[in-house]
Amino acid sequence: MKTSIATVSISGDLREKLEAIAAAGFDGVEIFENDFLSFDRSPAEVRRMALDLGLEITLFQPFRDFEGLPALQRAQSFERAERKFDLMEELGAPLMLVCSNVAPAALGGIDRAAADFHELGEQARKRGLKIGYEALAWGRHINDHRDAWEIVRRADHPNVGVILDSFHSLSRRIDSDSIRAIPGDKIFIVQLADAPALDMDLLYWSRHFRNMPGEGDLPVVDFARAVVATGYDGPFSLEIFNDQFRSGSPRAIAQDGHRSLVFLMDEVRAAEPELSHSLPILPPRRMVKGVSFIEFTADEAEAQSLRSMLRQLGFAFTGRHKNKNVERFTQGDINIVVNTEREGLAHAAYVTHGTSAYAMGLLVDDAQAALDRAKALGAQPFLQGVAPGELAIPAVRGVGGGVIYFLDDHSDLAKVWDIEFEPLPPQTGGAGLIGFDHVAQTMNYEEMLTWILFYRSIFDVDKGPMVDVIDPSGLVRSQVISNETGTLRLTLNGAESHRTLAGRFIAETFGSSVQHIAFVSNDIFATAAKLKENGLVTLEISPNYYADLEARLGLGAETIAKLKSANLLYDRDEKGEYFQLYSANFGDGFFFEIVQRKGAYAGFGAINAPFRIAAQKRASRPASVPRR
Ligand SMILES: O=C(O)c1ccc(O)c(O)c1
Ligand SMILES: [Mg+2]
Repeated sequence: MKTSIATVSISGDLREKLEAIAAAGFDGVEIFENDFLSFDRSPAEVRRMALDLGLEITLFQPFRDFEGLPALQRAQSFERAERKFDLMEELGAPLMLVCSNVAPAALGGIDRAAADFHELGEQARKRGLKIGYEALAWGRHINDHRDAWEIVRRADHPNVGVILDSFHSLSRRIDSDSIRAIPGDKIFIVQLADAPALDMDLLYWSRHFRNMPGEGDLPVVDFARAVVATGYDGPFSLEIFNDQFRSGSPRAIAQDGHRSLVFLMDEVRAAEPELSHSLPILPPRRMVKGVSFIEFTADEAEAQSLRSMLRQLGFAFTGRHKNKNVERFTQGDINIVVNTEREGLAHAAYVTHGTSAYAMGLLVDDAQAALDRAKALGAQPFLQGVAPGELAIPAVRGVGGGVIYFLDDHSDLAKVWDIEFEPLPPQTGGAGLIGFDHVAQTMNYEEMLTWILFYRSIFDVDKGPMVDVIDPSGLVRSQVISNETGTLRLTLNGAESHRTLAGRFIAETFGSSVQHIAFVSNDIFATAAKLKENGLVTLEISPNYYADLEARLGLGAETIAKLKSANLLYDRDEKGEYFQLYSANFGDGFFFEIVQRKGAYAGFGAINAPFRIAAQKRASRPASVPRR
């Protein structure tokens, strides 16, 4: 499989774009005309640049409003094509994309368009060039790939083929199986893009909201399967018009793009093994059973307050690392690791981000295979020195620079705590916390799609719908990554404004990181009582919240009083109930949450978030500011 991407998909000038595209591992590039026009180097120099970077120019585009015109304009559009053929020859671009006519002057008529393409094909043949016809979803007469193919079929010229673009077809809900009727050698290139499900004008949706396959909601896998079934063996080329990508880092966006194509082709191969001989074979998406541990990096002073907070939360100090300044705290199935090493990545993370939860251990079905798959998808493996008696735990760097370790239960990794840690005498107590409910990562909104693609491509997980969380100072968008059984739940929170609590957290810790960890209790009232006894300071919720809860949900006065005295938040839906309790902040905006789910409640209490956030903001006000 050859990979390609249109220059329009990423930011920068043409040189920066080409460099980022090459660095991400693409085989080819589509030159978008405006990216060339706004660049100050000659076509020959651009050709040279691409060649030197090892990039094949797959396409030159777009050529607009060509077919079906009345006589005078028709003659002019053929003239115009000749000029662009000159440019393509100099650039070394073999194929021109002609998108369907949107001009009011276009006359329509399949045979008229076919005749135009036959003639243009003949002109192109003389130059050794090819023409591909793409139906824009908003084309005046042609807006469906089935009609574009019919025109190409009737044009009946070896230099004229059809160009398929998943956005145009899928946004109009055209059945992808219709592609299977097109001969593979008449498909001259295939463009791919996904998009979030949004109900809006097609042109606006296409020009601003496309994203990488796997990042959106369109059935791009079905589309690509149909293409592969035709025998098409040309490039799969990303063409992503996205405002965010235009302002993002060219390298990061190009890397996401390459990852999305590798992931997509892997899904195609899994769905149609008999058709996909030429596609690379990756270890399958790994099953994640859950979070095994969260590791904090801290200096000695802050580690001291973290330890005491963990004790108040009912954790026991159960192990000391044999060689490092690393401690293990446990409760139920929860492991919290506190790392105060003065060297290595933990320390580097401390120096850049301060005390933070910089690493996460995931329990997967096969740790080595998870690492292999992650590497095949371009993740950066994390290697650090392994002392005698220690395990080489497979690990990769996450998107924010933190670490994700992979553990499994059928290798020595299952015994990591026994192998690497000196056990301490067992302790009784605890506060009834039995496991991780979810881990919440905070990031800049622009980074969110990168994380989603990272998790979805490596692991067998799904993404939930985007939820708006209202912070009194702005919007935070939240999306959940979870496995089928709900034993893994990661909430990703994307901050757009630095004034929100999430935005301030990013600013103060200098980057994306775990902002809170939610533990499960099976009896949250008993847990709350125990935490109080242990002296844990919890987040104080406004009394106004409870008055509304009573009115809105008709909970009895007694229940309301119980919730209120324990500072619990409450939500209910048709599936069940949800109780939440928050700790006071630790350091720069990190906190713990304790939740109890009853029935099959699967949400995260989004309705309560504004009240929780407001309470956190009140609590973090300096004491000298008088409360009104
Ligand atoms: O938005 C457009 O005009 C446009 C142009 C060229 C394409 O290949 C495309 O998919 C869309
Ligand atoms: Mg296109």
